[in-house]
Amino acid sequence: MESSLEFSNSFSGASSSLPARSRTFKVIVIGDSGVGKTCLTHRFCAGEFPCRPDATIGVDFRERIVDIDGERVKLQMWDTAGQERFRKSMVQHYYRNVHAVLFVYDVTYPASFRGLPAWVEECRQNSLGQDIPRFLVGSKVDLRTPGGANQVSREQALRFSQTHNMTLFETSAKNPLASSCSAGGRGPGRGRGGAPEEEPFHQDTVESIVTAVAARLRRNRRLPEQLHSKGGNSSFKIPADKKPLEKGHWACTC
Ligand SMILES: Nc1nc2c(ncn2[C@@H]2O[C@H](COP(=O)(O)OP(=O)(O)OP(=O)(O)O)[C@@H](O)[C@H]2O)c(=O)[nH]1
Repeated sequence: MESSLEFSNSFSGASSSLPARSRTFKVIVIGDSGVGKTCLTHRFCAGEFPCRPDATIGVDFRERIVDIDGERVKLQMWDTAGQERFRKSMVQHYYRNVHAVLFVYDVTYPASFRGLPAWVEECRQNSLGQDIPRFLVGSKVDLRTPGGANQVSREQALRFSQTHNMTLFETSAKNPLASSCSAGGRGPGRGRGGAPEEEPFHQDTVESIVTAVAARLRRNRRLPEQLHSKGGNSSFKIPADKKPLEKGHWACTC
C-alpha cells in the first residue's frame, strides 16, 4: 500500500471472535518530555512496561482494539515527542484528523503539570476544537510518597481538568492495577482500632483509561472517512516527505 503504514494489534484486546467491522480513532498523546507517554502507550497497546524507552523522535504509532458492547473500537495512539527539537517538523501532521487527546503530566514532577497550558495552547493553535474529547493523565503514581512535597495533588489536577473540560485519570504504567480503582501509595487517614492510618492514593487502572477513551469515542459521531477500517489491520497515509526509522517510528526527512 503506497505511502501508508500497516499495523496489526499487538495486544490480546484483539480477538478473532470480535466482529470484523471496526472504527478507528486517532488519539494523540502529548506532554512534556519524560512524563511517561511512551511507557503509557506501550502499556495501553502491548500490555507491558518497556525496559529502557528512548526519547521519542518525531512520533510513534501503536494500536489497541477494544470491544465496547460488541463493537470493535480501534485506538490508534500517536505517541509524540516531548522534546521540542524532536517534534517541530511533525506537529502539523499529528494534529490532523485527531479524535481525542491525552494530556500527560508526571504527578511527581510539578513542572510537567505547569507545562500543561502550553500543550493546551498548542492544540488551540492547531485548530483542535472543543468538541474533541480531552483526557488528563497523571502518570507515575507508583512514585508518590506520603505527604511528599513537590508532587501534584489530585485536587490541583481535578481543578485543572474541570477548567479545561478534561476527564482526569491518575495511573502508573509501571505498576498497573489489575482491576481495583484505588490503591498504590498512602496518605494520612484512620485505620482499624482508631489508630491513624493512611488513605490509599487514588490510582486508575490503565485498562479503565483505555476503556473510557474507547467508549467516549464510540459515542462520537465525527468519523473522518480515512480512519474507517475493516479487519485486523489499519492503514493511514504518511506524507511522502517522511521516511520510517523503524517499524512504527517516523521522522521528517526535511
Ligand atoms: N516509576 C515509574 N517510572 C515511569 C513510569 N512511566 C515512565 N517511567 C519512566 O520515566 C522515564 C520517561 O518515560 P518515557 O515514557 O520515555 O517518557 P516520554 O514522555 O515518552 O518522553 P519523551 O519521549 O522524551 O517525550 C523512563 O525512565 C521510564 O522508565 C511509571 O509509571 N512509573
